[in-house]
Amino acid sequence: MTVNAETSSHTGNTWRDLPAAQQPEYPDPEALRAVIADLESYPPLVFAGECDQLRARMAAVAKGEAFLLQGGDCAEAFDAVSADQIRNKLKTLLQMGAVLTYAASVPVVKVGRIAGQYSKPRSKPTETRDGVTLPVYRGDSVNGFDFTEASRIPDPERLKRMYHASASTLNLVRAFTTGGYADLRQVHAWNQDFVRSSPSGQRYEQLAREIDNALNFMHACGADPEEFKTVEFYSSHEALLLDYESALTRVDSRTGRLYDVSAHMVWIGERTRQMDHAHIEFASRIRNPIGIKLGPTTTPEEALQYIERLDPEREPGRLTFVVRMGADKIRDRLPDLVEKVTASGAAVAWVTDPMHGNTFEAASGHKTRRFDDVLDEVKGFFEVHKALGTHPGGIHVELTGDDVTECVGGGDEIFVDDLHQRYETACDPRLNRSQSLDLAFLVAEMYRDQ
Ligand SMILES: O=C[C@H](O)[C@H](O)COP(=O)(O)O
Ligand SMILES: C=C(OP(=O)(O)O)C(=O)O
Repeated sequence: MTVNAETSSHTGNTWRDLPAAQQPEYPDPEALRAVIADLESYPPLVFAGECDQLRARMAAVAKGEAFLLQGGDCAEAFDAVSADQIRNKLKTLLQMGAVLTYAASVPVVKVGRIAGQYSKPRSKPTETRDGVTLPVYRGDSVNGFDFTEASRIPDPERLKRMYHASASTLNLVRAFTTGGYADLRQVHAWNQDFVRSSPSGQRYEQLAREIDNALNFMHACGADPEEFKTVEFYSSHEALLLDYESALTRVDSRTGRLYDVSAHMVWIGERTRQMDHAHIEFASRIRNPIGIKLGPTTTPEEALQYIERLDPEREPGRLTFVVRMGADKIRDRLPDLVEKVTASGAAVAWVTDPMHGNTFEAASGHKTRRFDDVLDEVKGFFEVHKALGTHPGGIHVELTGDDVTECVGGGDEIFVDDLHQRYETACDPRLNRSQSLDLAFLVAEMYRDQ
């Protein structure tokens, strides 16, 4: 569909002349225009300088000097903006970060799929249950999850709720990460609930003791670095709803350049990465670090075109390729992409998303993923990079801090028959906390072996 609104003339709006996939069809364009005008007047959620700092961190990833840990919900929900849920997610990422930093001895750049991940691209526009067909749920920023006609109508007021939910989440994340909770002396405190008794929780406890010893040793030597007391943490989400993203795109007073101040990093998804369409045009205008999801049909020529469009200055840290091929395809499809991109001289960061190519429907009707497939795709990703002498730059995963039963397998094994017990995702299945920790330990081993 071509979006055609005359709401604003700033140059972040050049996408409006192009076809944009996966945009909601709002019944009342006037209401949308009013919402966009309000959003344009709201304060930024992040600062341009912070986006630049993340770009510098991602440059280290692209150069093989750091590892990206990007994770969080498939779809955040407005009613999940609670201190407990946000803390649990953050705790999971902090624990994974500690495992990767300590066990793989690599600086870890931590980026949440958080504080803005409210919109979902979908495979089909409608959903049918018991003979009733309604528009599909597209995330809380668009319509309601309830299966009723009224709830599924796209409502632009939800864009404002998305902004406020993102602001509250980010506020708490900033408090947690800088206000003492993320202090490395808290490594044990992050492990103090249901996860502690799981195999990965116990393994983590041992690692936390080693970190403690190292900290005590440093303290005894007189070193107490400030870096250990806070954590640098960044926000990210899929830049799907262009009305929202461009309403939050602002000119940076320092440089005159455009930044999407809805998050530090945004990515373009597999379903909206058409080269001449609106999403790529939008991404080409902003200065944030950008991710592009690359599915199994991506050709090396396309990858090179993305570089040309989005990173013409070949700036390390600007562009991240998030590959999501599926465990059965990664070893076959990725080498050609990495080889040709490397040969072009571009310094992109390569990251694996081992979730989106490995989804299947269980007999019970639950969408799920096997932990072993997730792990196998990560292994394939590492194997390809090892063979080519390139850097496996990071992982991008859908996870939650809660004890859900959405993906099967893992050390504290979840079986297909368990899926119904705590299946809480609004869209795709997420790793629970102990599966996430399992993955972090296994990735740290792969990284060390590299
Ligand atoms: O998270 C990714 C996509 O939004 C999701 O996989 C699409 O799911 P669907 O195939 O059920 O629409
Ligand atoms: C939709 C997503 O992934 P992809 O675009 O890779 O399917 C996602 O990460 O939420």
